[in-house]
Amino acid sequence: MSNTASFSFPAPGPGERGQAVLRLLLLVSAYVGSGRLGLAIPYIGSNITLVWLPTGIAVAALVRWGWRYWPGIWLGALLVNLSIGSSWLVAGSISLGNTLGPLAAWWLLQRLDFHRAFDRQKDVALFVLGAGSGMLLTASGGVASLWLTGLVPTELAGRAWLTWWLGDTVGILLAGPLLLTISRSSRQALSCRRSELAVWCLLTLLVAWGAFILNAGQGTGALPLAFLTLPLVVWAALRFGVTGASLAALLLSAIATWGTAHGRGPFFLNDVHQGLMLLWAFMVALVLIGLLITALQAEGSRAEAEIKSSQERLSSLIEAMPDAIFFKDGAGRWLITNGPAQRLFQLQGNEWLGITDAALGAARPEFGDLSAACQRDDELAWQAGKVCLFEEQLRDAEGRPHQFEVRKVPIFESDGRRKGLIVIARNVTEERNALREIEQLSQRNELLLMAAGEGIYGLDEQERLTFINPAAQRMLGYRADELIGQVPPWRHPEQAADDRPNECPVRQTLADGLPRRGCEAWFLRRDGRGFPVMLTVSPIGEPGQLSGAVVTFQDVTERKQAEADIHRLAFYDPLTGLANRRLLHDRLAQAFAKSARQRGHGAVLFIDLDHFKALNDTLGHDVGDVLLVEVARRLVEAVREEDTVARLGGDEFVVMLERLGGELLPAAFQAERVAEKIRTALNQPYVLKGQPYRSSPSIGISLFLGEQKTRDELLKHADIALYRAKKAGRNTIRCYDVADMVERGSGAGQPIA
Ligand SMILES: Nc1nc2c(ncn2[C@@H]2O[C@H](COP(=O)(O)OP(=O)(O)OP(=O)(O)O)[C@@H](O)[C@H]2O)c(=O)[nH]1
Repeated sequence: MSNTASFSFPAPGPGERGQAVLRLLLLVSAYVGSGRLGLAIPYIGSNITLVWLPTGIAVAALVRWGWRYWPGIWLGALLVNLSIGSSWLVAGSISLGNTLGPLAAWWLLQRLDFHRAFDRQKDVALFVLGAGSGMLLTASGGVASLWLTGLVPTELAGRAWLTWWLGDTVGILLAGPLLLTISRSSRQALSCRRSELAVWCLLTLLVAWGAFILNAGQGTGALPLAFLTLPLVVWAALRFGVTGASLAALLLSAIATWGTAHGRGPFFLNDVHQGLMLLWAFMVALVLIGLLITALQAEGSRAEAEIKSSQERLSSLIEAMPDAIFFKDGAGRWLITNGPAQRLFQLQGNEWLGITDAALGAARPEFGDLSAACQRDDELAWQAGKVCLFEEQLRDAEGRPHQFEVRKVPIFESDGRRKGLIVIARNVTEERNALREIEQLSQRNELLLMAAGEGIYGLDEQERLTFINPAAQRMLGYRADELIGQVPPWRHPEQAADDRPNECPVRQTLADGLPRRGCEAWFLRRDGRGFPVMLTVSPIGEPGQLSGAVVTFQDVTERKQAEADIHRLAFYDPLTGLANRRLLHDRLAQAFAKSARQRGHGAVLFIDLDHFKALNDTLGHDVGDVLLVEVARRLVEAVREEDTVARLGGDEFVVMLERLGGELLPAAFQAERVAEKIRTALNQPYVLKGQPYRSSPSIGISLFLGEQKTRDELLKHADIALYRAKKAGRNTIRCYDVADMVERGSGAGQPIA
């Protein structure tokens, strides 16, 4: 029962109450019974005894059951004192002291964390202290009561107090341990050794009889026999535990006390007091020897169990390690190894125990080199006197090489002798191979990066440059060391290749973690010149956990140029730069649609130079080309910007006019006015090869309104009108639609001459 627990009082149930009453009755009867027994061998008066066992019973009851059993002690003490004829006053006051003393001892013991199993030396000391201290109260209260009532004269009061105190203290020491430790398991332990116990009892009774009873009278001659009891207590302590030792001390003390009280044994002396002191000392010695031996034994067992469990923990730990672990003694003999270590050297069972590297190398030639290396490295570690790291190589059963990183820890005795060497070998083969592969890979990547024709650079998530390859440095005109860690200055997100504002693909990728390919952008060189690029942006990491992006780009200036050339060749006349037939067709299609929407007329003017062939023939083709270029320039000048001027080939030009109004005739007049303007412009003199030259055009007009005519019909009509103009003597203008109207008799007017 824990002493602390005894402070809390849950309301006792009916069963508990019954148990408490039983315990109280047991306590009272044990107290009265042992008290009466003690008083049967009185020493001073009828109230002071040699050994007062009831105090031991009282303290044991309080420690085991709790302090609430104090009334049992008080009642027991009262009854004992009344039974020997003490007055109520004397009996009451002595009982009070008899109750307070054990209570004080209990209080002290529970405050000092006393274990009633007596399994620590400390508990033995605490018990002696608790008993001695508590009994100060009992002895003082008891002797004071007797002195006050005149039962003890003043001159005997001191000795009476000492006798009382020692008697009670010894009583606690004798009865307490037995009552505190007796239990079912301790009884079972004793019964397991019944035969030995019987032999021990017989021998003990024999020795006790010889020592304390056989020898009557004033005799210290039996004193040596008294010492023979000590080995018997030691025997009991070693073989029967704390209960057996307590029982032995109690039994021997009881016999010694009885003998002394009856004038026998070595403690019955002329000087009664001296004899009594010797007896008490003897009894205390018996108790302490027994208790200390069992406490030491318990402590030893605990320490042994702790060492064993810590060894088990250590072995499991060593065994669980993936590294090979060895512990060698100062002479290099293997004392501890784990599974990986045994597998490493292909050793089974206990083959390895006590082996040295040298012996292993001799017995297993395949480990010869390794064992020599191990011995050499061991010696180096011993010499260094500190943890050393080595690289060792070993081939496995299949002959594959393994690389080991070996840590050696030398341990020395305090006098400097070699005590042991801890060796921890880690197989780093895979780690090293992986490292080598990574190195090769990164070298290859670096080479690729260096050799790539495309510009490649990396950005972190803050758009700061992390690397840039030589091609990119060349194209942009920067050196890597100038820009690493900075935001690149060449990016112009607002300026795309086609001059339209665009979103920056790099920023988009850094924001959403998605790759972007084939993006057009415009980069600025260090000298400020821009150039078009085609970008690919690849994110590094997963969306949401990006660590940056890699940008790959190509300078697409030449491609853009080629595309522009192709476009020009496809839609423009190379000599004059005017629209060609294809572009004219496109524009006509658009103009038809617009005309239909706006319900406004448009017109095409077919223009052919007069007698151009003669110029070619006389002055040459080159001069003819010069004239054609000049004619083109004049045509462009003569019309509005939105009008289309095209060259169909040779000396044939077409001008397309739009927004001529909804009425046919006004539209025809407008077209004629433009044609006239053109005619006038082309009639102006030219200077060819430094010589003045005159030329004139013939012009045929055809009008259109929406999709009323097809493109071919429209061009055919213009051609017909041109033919008419040529036929009318050249340098003239004819309009197909007006002539047609006249022919059909609409009376719209004369054809234009
Ligand atoms: N210089 C030059 N001449 C060209 C080119 N293409 C065609 N020609 C020539 O242009 C001339 C066209 O002549 P035509 O329109 O048939 O005859 P013309 O002499 O103008 O006669 P009319 O038109 O009836 O007055 C031919 O001599 C072609 O060889 C060119 O690109 N450059």
